[in-house]
Amino acid sequence: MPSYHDKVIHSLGIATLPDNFLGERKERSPDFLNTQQLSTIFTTIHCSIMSDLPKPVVFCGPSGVGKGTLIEMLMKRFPNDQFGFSVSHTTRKPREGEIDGKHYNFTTVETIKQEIDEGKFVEYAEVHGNYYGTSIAAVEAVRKESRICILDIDIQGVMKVKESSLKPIYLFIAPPSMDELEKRLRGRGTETEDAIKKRLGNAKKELDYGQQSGNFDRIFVNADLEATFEELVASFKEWYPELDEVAPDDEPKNCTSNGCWIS
Ligand SMILES: Nc1ncnc2c1ncn2[C@@H]1O[C@H](COP(=O)(O)OP(=O)(O)OP(=O)(O)O)[C@@H](O)[C@H]1O
Repeated sequence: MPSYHDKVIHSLGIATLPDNFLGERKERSPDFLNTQQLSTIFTTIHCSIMSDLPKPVVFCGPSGVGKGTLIEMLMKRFPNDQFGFSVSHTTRKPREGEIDGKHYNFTTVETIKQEIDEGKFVEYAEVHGNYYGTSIAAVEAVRKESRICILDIDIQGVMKVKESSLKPIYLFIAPPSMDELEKRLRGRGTETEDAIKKRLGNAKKELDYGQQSGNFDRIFVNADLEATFEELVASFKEWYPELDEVAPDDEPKNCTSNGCWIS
């Protein structure tokens, strides 16, 4: 799909015009569009293009429910960077090889605090004195590449997004039961006992919020992984008809006792 940049060029029809077109035009005709008129034209074009770009999609659900697994499968079914993740901001110093704007947007505590106060961040956290966060601009940058920006965020993040200018599709992934959620968290083997208890405690509040009507566009109960994934694929094809799909038979699969998924 054409990017924001391609669409601006196309809309203005300036791709084939000489660089000094506006300057020359103004010399010949002083009444030619003034700055304010040009600004109105640009704003109209910008708004129209932005509204055509793919909406971001929010994945929310308790830890261990399978969000990451489903997102990975989606990216395999719809390959070639049709989905993207925003570049996070951080106030920590860049490590060797890290590029500003690519691995992180490096910033200062003073700047990020001010931008958080101005409502420019969808979510943020302070970890060991450093801030990390996702800005609205970073999400819009992914949209401008005509990619579906995936936001895997918690309930607090969802509430912030709802106050922002982003108009995403909100998905909630629910477990079939609390016992099954606990089984998955333990089975993953990545958390300490304390962390598992904390996550299960949070899950109850998250499920209450997630299942309240109107908070999410669609709720998926991730019982059987393959079945949930196919439901998700059907929804994505409905929301984003332009998505290019790899035929399921062409996808290599991995199988374990948990079932099969696409590798
Ligand atoms: N439907 C399913 N049935 C059985 N196991 C599943 C299912 N979906 C995911 N899992 C397994 O559950 C575990 C947790 O999944 P995953 O890491 O994707 O969760 P998550 O929601 O992304 O968690 P977090 O928010 O903590 O990152 C993984 O081991 C995954 O393989």
